Amino acid sequence: MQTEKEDEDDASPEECFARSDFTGGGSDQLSFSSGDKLLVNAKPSSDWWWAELRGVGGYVPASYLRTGAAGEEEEVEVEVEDDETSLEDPWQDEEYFGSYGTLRLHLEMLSDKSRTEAYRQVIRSNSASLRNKVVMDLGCGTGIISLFCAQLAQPSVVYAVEASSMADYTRQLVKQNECEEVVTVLQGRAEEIELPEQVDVLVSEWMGNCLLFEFMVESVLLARDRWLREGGVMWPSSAALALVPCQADTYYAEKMAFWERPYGLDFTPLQPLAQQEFFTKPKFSHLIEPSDCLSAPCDVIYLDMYTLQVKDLEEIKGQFHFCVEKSGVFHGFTAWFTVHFESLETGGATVELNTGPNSEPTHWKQTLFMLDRPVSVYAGDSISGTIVLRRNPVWRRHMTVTLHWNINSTTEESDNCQANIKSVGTKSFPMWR
Ligand SMILES: C[S@@+](CC[C@H](N)C(=O)[O-])C[C@H]1O[C@@H](n2cnc3c(N)ncnc32)[C@H](O)[C@@H]1O
Repeated sequence: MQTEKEDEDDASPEECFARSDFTGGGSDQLSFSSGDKLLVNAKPSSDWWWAELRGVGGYVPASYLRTGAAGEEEEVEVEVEDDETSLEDPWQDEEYFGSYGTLRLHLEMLSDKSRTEAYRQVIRSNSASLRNKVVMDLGCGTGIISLFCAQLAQPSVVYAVEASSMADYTRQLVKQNECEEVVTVLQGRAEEIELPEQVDVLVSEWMGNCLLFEFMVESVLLARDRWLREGGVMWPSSAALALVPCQADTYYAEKMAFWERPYGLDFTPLQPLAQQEFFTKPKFSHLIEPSDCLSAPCDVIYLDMYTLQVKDLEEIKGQFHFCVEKSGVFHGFTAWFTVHFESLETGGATVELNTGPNSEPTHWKQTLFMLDRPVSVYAGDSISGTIVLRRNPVWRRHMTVTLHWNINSTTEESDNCQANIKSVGTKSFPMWR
């Protein structure tokens, strides 16, 4: 990116205004707030411009800016410099598939017994019905699900599709385990490979943090529309995102309360910085204790893998209403997901993979969204609001989660124990850009 900045011409900077807040994802991106006036110095690509705000330079997403004075709505003319090589891949596939070409992530996934055993259980409990079926394992990685199919059932063929260079090893593993009669490894993006036939079952482990992060689900939906035969089965068949208001005493103490009096000194001027640094983005890999949940969780988003469309992924909304069951400090919300695998047999048992605090921990753990300021809540209060998962218009594997909440308290002094609004809040969390 830096070289493009050096190549910029001497044209005078253009004034632009921010349409909405943006939090820069790296040291070369500029963060700004809605209404800020930025000076655009260069437009090295249609998506990313080089701009200046209060003397600091950095890349900014063009779609967040408009020309003209604040309040005026004038569309930005996108002038693209003739430098195709400067365009970054919005899917970041090189980095993404590069990481799946190494063992680190596969070790993490295969060591996750709850996850891997859930898939094995799906295959085992459907082994009779899988006989002579055609299966596609989308994003097979090391081929573990395909190998379960060959080991535990007798499908006619499993097409094991993998885009990363791991596919070379997957072929060896298939051979080593004498499954080459059944499992055919195809290296390439699922969107681009050709299969000789439609499939009866499309199985994939596509879930990311907060269910959708990485948006591998898009590849699954496209493959479904192209390769799943009429009446075929999707595994997982449905997915839900659960949410709960929670305490996070330890995390709050480590990252925020720490600055109150370290070594007997007042370091509180660092607290706004701590909030920016540690609470702006969600905390992945959080393990919430069931005792830290302030109420029963609720499912806020439900995805039906047969009817979900790629365009639906742009913005997914949910609602919540929690009854606070015990008094405590409301530090934030914790999210996790559950997926269900329907049986191939009518009336057969559904298999569930639950990544929540009442199940065995998985490698996804849970995702914590910290409020800027904790709020004391009491048994009988309620917390209601909305959640919106908005896919990043530029970086297609990323999204922003916006939570809006009201805390209502029921006080005996108020007439008929009516609920009073105690506080309201809204916060947007980029994951990650
Ligand atoms: C979460 S891992 C799951 C790996 C394996 N199925 C397992 O359960 O251990 C997802 C895998 O899908 C692959 N993948 C993601 N998107 C893909 C696509 N569009 N086409 C082919 N492979 C893809 C990744 O490279 C990665 O190996």
